[in-house]
Amino acid sequence: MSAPARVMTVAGSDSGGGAGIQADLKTMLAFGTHGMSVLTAVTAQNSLGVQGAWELPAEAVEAQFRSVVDDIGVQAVKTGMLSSALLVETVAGLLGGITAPVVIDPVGVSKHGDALLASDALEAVRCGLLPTATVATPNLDEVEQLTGVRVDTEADLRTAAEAVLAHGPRWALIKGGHLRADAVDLLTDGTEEHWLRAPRQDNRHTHGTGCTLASAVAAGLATGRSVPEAVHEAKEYVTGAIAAGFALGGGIGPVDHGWRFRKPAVGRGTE
Ligand SMILES: Nc1ncnc2c1ncn2[C@@H]1O[C@H](COP(=O)(O)OP(=O)(O)OP(=O)(O)O)[C@@H](O)[C@H]1O
Ligand SMILES: Cc1ncc(CO)c(N)n1
Repeated sequence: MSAPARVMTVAGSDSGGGAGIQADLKTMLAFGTHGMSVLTAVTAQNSLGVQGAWELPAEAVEAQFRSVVDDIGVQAVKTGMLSSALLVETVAGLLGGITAPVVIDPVGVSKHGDALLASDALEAVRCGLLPTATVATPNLDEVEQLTGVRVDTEADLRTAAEAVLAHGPRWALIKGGHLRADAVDLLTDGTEEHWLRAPRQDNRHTHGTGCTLASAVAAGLATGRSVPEAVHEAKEYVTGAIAAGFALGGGIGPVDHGWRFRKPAVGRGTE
């Protein structure tokens, strides 16, 4: 039997299992790929917020990356929480040495507003990390932090995408998940435009949506999809996962990464 496509995430751990490395690996499995991980930080995190975060030394990040790339090889890479300017620079340097497509999710803060990136790391994201991206997937807060462009309406998404593309990614996928109306995302390379629209779901259990979307795009690219194809399939997957999102703990629960596998009433807890 031939091996599944290999996808690597470079991201932080979410102890609650809804975002970060845990969301990435579950998504990669849902797309039939072999997920691998380079851990950048460990967070103590649950449905209520982030209670603590501990960054790994740059040499530990570099060693994990080399272990995977030098022996197993990667067909796509996704990055998430990178925590500090030092880790952003380290990861950007490592990505510069590979040819596989790279999806950069420039994670800034968690859904609860807890910082996952030091404020002095923004310049390294702009100048070092974004140029390595095949696709960059900022949410609206990250767009504003990185480019100064504020998005209030769908029409502003185009201005935001242009500002992100100016930092060098081949494609920008601007996520309109924080808009008030429909959940509309814009994918563009400056020439083609693809609008991805889903009705806004009134489900508060949306922890990990961004990690899930970016990992799904990386999994699609690893299996040979074009960027627009991978993004369309990823949007379909995250929309279904949000619809199936469930309560866990006292706050914001996770999306359901396994929604496509579940039969009615199978695999659910008993509570
Ligand atoms: N309530 C919702 N209903 C439907 N789609 C949504 C909803 N919220 C987010 N989305 C979609 O989920 C995807 C992720 O977008 P979002 O803006 O939530 O990312 P994010 O803020 O980076 O997520 P997180 O930081 O929690 O991982 C996008 O495709 C967005 O349109
Ligand atoms: C570890 C981690 N990465 C990313 C996010 C973004 O939601 C999060 N909450 N936690």
